[in-house]
Amino acid sequence: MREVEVSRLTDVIEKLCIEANEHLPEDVKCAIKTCRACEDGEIAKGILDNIIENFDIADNENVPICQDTGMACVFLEIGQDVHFVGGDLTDAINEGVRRGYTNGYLRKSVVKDPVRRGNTGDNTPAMIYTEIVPGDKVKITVGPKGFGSENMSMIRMFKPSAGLQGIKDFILEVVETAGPNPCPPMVVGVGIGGTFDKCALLAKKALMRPLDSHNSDPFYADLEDEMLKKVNKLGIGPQGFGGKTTAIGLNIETMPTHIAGMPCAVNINCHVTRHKTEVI
Ligand SMILES: O=C(O)C[C@H](O)C(=O)O
Repeated sequence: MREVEVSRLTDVIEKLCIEANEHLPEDVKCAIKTCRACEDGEIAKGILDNIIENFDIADNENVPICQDTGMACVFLEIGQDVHFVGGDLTDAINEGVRRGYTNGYLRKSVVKDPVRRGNTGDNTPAMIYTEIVPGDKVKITVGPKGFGSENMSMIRMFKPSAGLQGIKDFILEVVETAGPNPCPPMVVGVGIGGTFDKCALLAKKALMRPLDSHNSDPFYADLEDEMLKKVNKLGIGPQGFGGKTTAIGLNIETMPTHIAGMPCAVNINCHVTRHKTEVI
């Protein structure tokens, strides 16, 4: 059994909140630049140039890439041989978020109550997702999630008879309905299978996967390519002004499901698809 002080998580999460908000992952920057090279419309090219200039400024001046610094989604892969000591794990995670958003001068975007509102003032509570894995390490990923794009996400509980075509039509329906609202070019995270709740989590995890990777199952890898091409044929384009770049990536994650169902969730992210990971 390896003892891990929860204060170590606080320190790492503080740092990851700031870094994730200021520095876009290389695969995302690369995907945006590749799309810029393929655009021929003046407006689309101009917007992608502005987006590239914006993330370069954020990198060089250590300022947030976007005004929406997101709700802090914290994913922990916890080795089963880890024993957390020195305090409450949830409190330690929230303290990391509190310090990150305060010391990093990041906008506080969380309300106390979904209906009656009221800002919590420190961007807590974090959305915490834990998974127990073999080993004695803790893998921490912070993915600040903006809500302009979160609001355009959807889930549908398909009957199996809807088939693959039902899934394909749904992905296009979600992106088309989103239109300019999630600040395209977007990243599309698709979850298929599991239960109602697990399916939504798969879609969120799909957003964390590098854009230059593919699903390990060739069937779903081909579906990722096919659906990305189809999404980009919709013509919504950068910021909704038209063009070839509606999405810079589309990742699909799946898991087994019940014989009577075929849940599908589509989680939309803007081009600021941020996440940062550290293993302790
Ligand atoms: O800034 C916000 O909270 C809104 C948002 O993410 C947006 O899409 O503009």
